[in-house]
Parts: sequence; structure tokens; C-alpha cells
Amino acid sequence: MNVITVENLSFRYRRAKEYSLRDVSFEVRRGELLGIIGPSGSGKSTLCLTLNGIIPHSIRGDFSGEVIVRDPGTGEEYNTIETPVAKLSTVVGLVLQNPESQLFSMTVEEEIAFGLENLGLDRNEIMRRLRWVLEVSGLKGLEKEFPPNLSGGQKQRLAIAAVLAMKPSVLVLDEPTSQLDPLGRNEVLGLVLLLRKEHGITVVLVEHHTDYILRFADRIIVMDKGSIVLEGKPREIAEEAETLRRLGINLPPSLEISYELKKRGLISRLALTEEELLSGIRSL
Ligand SMILES: Nc1ncnc2c1ncn2[C@@H]1O[C@H](COP(=O)(O)OP(=O)(O)OP(=O)(O)O)[C@@H](O)[C@H]1O
Repeated sequence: MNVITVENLSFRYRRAKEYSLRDVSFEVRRGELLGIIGPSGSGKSTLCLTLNGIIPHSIRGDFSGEVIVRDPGTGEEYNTIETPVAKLSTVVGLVLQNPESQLFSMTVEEEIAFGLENLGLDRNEIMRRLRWVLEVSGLKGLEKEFPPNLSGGQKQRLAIAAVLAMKPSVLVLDEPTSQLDPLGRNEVLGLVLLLRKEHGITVVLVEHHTDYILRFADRIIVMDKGSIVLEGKPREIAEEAETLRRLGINLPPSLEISYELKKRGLISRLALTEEELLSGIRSL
């Protein structure tokens, strides 16, 4: 079942000369982790903003095509053009690159409760959801902390927790680790995996660390100049290493090395991870 269906979507920001999205069509399937990669300026962030209606409701421009969001709980479908962002956000939660742009409360728990109060939920339900997201995001014990005092990884986990509290079926994360050190990055990506595996949340993840996407995504979309240029399973995308390189996408060392070995006929299978590379080399 598709939770999001994008059909022939094109978008040009107001006053921009060029289209940032050009005739983009794809679907997000329930329960999957869909990775999106592409060079800078290829339209990844713009695409994320269309998935919960921020484009075209808050950011305007020339918009054509459709984004249909389906709530897997109720089976209801929403065309983003006709549905307010507040409604769409209960199905599709969007986490931006810079967590600070999403945090504005005095304490961690207020930050999480804020959106819930706006949903008009009763006190008991707010407390239930608050306890749940604090637990899963690993922020328990930090309820009274002032968000700017948190580490980078904790801030981003708080931004995810605040979105998660709305109980979305789909989490869209736009380069959530780009501002983080490797420790923070692992914290955040670990949380994303946990949400998907243990809480059945569908994930759309834009990430320039291709190693993570190749290792954990079920499917990958590659964007260039506002269009989808490749789509497939990680192994299919890895086979296109030449194209990825040409687009300026960084390949993980295991893929670079195994690609060269395979080209020379030394191994038969590309390595998506270091473990796969080592076992390929051992069998040489
Ligand atoms: N608010 C805006 N107004 C006008 N043009 C914009 C705006 N935001 C982005 N663009 C343009 O749209 C195109 C796609 O940008 P977008 O940020 O979606 O790409 P991206 O793949 O997310 O890049 P990055 O990896 O650097 O974040 C770029 O040419 C960019 O300059």
C-alpha cells in the first residue's frame, strides 16, 4: 500500500527562473525506508516540503501535478493541494536539516507538548504521548532541560520527538545529520532505524552519507536537476556507481573499492558495507 503517491510533480519557486522539481513521480510504500540522494541543489529539500503540503500552502510558486497522502489508519486519502498542513502533519511528519529552526520552547517537555496542545488533545493523552516519545527518543530524564543546552544529537532527537508526538505514519527527514558530529549522527540514525523497525513508521530519508542509505534503505531515489534519474534497490543503485560519481555523489569506500575490483574481474559482487567488502576480499 502506498502512503504517499507523487504524480508528475513540478514546482518553481516564486521569482525563480528554473523549475526546482520537474515531472517527478514516485510512491512511498507503507513501512519502507526510502532513501533520497542527489547532488546539492537537485531538489531534495524542495521535494520534502511538498510531502506535507508546506509547498504549496506556505511556500508558493508554480505547482503542477499531485501529491496524494493516504492515512493507513483510516484509509482516507488527501490531496495536498486541498488539505491544510495541520491535517497533513498528523500523517506526514517533517524534520528539517537544522533542528534549531524547529525548537522554540523553554523545556524539552514543553517542546513536545506544544504541538499536542494545538491538536486539542486532552491532558491524559498528551501525557501518554509525552512519556512515549521521551522513552523512544532516549530523552527521558531531560524533560526540564533548556533545548539550546542539549547536544547536537539530542537537539535533533528532540526535533524528531516533537514530530513523532503527532503520531505520523510517515517521517520525512531532510538531512537530519548534516549538522552533527559522528556520535550525534549515529544517535539520530539509530533512532530512525528503531522507529522504523519497532514502531512500523515509514521513513523517507534524505541523507548525503550514502553508506547509511545503501546499508539500510529498502529503495533509493537519486535526484539530479529536479528530476528522478535513478530508482531502485540499494544493490541496483550501487551498480550505477559511474553515474553516481558523475553526479558528484560521494560513494562509500567499500563501494568504490569493490567497484574497481569487480571491474577488473576480481570479485563478482559489489560491497555495500565494509563487512561485505572484507568477505569479498577474503574469498579472492
Ligand atoms: N526558497 C527558494 N527560492 C528560490 N529558489 C529556491 C528556494 N529554495 C531552493 N531553491 C532552488 O531550488 C533548487 C533545488 O534546491 P533544494 O534545496 O531543493 O536542493 P537540495 O537537493 O535539497 O540541495 P542541498 O543538498 O544543498 O540541500 C536549487 O536550484 C535552489 O537554488
